[in-house]
Amino acid sequence: MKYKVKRKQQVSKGCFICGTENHESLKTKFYELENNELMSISTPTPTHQSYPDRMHGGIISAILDEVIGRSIMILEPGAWGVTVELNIKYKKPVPLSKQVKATARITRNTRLIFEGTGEILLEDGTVAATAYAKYVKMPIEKLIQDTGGDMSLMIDDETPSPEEVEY
Ligand SMILES: CCCCCCCCCCCCCC(=O)SCCNC(=O)CCNC(=O)[C@H](O)C(C)(C)COP(=O)(O)OP(=O)(O)OC[C@H]1O[C@@H](n2cnc3c(N)ncnc32)[C@H](O)[C@@H]1OP(=O)(O)O
Repeated sequence: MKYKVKRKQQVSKGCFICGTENHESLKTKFYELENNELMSISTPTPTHQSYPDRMHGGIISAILDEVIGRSIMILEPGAWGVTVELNIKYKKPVPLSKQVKATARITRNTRLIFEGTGEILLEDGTVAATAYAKYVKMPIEKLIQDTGGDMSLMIDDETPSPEEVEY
């Protein structure tokens, strides 16, 4: 089905997944969709390899961790969390030569924790990996206190976004 993109999420400068100034980053972009799911689009490089032309399983899990963890912002803008559980099932190899899409949504949200599920999708829509994750909510002020509370670490994503996505 096709879904309209409602909002582009901010990205960070240093993060391994979304960091614009981290040379090893996947430069992942995050799009909030009309069905209240989050889609990420990542651009892998040979740095992210395990076997030849196969994305490393740890990188796949990092994408799923971040796309599920960011989904909370659709339901509760300004909410942040740290991962306390992450379970991944790897079903198909993920090639390195193409953009990688992932989708996620929140399945449980309480005052203290949230949980969600996500998938890595291949170009033809095949599900290459699935994930379940649990997070403990934490105020952003606490998460960035080691940086002196510098919120300029989060920046607007200035790249063009699709108007709609299909999966
Ligand atoms: C500007 C920044 C840019 C960033 C870029 C965007 C990135 C966005 C990315 C997002 C995605 C990427 C994200 C990442 O990669 S986050 C990085 C990976 N994860 C971590 O670093 C987390 C490490 N763990 C901890 O820090 C502690 O264990 C925490 C803080 C979680 C708990 O601390 P502590 O151990 O001292 O515990 P407490 O006694 O104070 O308990 C506190 C409360 O928490 C509840 N609890 C604890 N564990 C669990 C559990 N397993 N299931 C259910 N609940 C649990 C507990 O019941 C209690 O509630 P209550 O009993 O009081 O009611």
